[in-house]
Amino acid sequence: EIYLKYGATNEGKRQDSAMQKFRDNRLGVFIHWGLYAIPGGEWNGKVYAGAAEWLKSWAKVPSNEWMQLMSQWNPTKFDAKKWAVMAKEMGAKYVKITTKHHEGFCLWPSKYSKYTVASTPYKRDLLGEMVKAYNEEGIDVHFYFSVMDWSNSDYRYDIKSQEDSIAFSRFLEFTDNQLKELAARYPTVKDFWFDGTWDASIKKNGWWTAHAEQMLKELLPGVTINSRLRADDKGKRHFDSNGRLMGDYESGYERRLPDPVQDLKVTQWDWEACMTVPENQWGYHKDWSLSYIKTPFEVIDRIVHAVSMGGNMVVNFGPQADGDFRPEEKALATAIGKWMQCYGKAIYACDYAEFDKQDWGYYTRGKNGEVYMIVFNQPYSERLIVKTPKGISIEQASLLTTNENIVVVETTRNEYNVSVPQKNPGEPYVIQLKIRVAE
Ligand SMILES: C#C[C@@H]1N[C@@H](C)[C@@H](O)[C@H]1O
Repeated sequence: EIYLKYGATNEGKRQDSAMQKFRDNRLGVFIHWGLYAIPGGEWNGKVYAGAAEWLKSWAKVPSNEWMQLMSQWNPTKFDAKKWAVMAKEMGAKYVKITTKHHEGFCLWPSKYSKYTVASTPYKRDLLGEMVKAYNEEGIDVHFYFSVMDWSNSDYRYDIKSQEDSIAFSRFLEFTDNQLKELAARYPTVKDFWFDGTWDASIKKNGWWTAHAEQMLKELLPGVTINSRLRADDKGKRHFDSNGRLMGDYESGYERRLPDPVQDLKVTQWDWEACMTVPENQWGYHKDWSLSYIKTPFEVIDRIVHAVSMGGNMVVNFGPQADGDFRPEEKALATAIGKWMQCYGKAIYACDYAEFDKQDWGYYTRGKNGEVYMIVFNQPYSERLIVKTPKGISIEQASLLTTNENIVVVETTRNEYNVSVPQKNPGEPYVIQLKIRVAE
């Protein structure tokens, strides 16, 4: 064991009600919205295929020039209630909102920065309106917050001089002030998801990451904090130098997922993945033809994959500059919502089932010990192979949506053929298993 002053603080998964709610929510919506939505990936007539929220970087735009976009920020179609209803109808139980992305533009009227909604033609506190509207729909609000801030001249990528150190200390104080401001203005916030914490400057200030976590937990009892904020005494991120998870849940699965056979270690801790619908666009990009766009079933596969391994999934939406969503995103939210309406019982408040992964799809386990089979790939054999853990047998199986009895034949010890439904549901479907645990 290495002695650490700023290592992991939790021993194992948090079991308090706030963390249980985080876990039970399972499906979230990411909202990436900022000045980058105005150019939508294009600068001076050139379209950049990279992530649209990084356009300032791709096009090498100086900050003072980039911030002139504030004069065009006027999302006249923005309607927080419409946004909240869209998330509700999708079946999302929480939303993660970019309070401030790397560009440094704040969706709330921060008194610590001149780059906020208050200094735009629109003026209104967009973050406040969103928090209120989502909460009124029963949706928990999480805050995305980028520590790296391209608009702040005190930010440093590394600390190489006394001047760097003095400037970065000012920057960390500025960041503390903004975090305290967010906690005070929006006390119903349930989580902080930190990003922009990969630079050497942060890794050399692991103490601050531990301080920021502790400060927010004192201001907002029960709040959850992601592992991506954290660096320990030696600059180790996410997991400390003793291999322990820092923060309350692991947040490294960005646009990727753990392997259901090789990476079962993730079931030991809480974790949350986030994903984009195009290959890599978080902010609004005007041209979605530049990369593959995932279909609703491909998004649903990733949602189920995460839950089957004890994780959450956050699906990203990049609203337009005018405050409306592109048609493809509205259609996606509707399609996911339709599926979650029928099969959400196998997702919400469900967890890793401890059954060996099979080719036909994924397992989840409900709170009352019921096991769900979420079938994405129906085999020509019309038999779904199930291998049960030692001491567990299948008593009965039924189609979740209709309660149709599903024939189960034991083929050998702890191995069964579960029949497919009489009529192919024509979409990923769920079979509920009633299992018996040997005394
Ligand atoms: C890199 C990077 C950032 N992390 C994702 C969650 C997006 O915010 C992207 O810009």
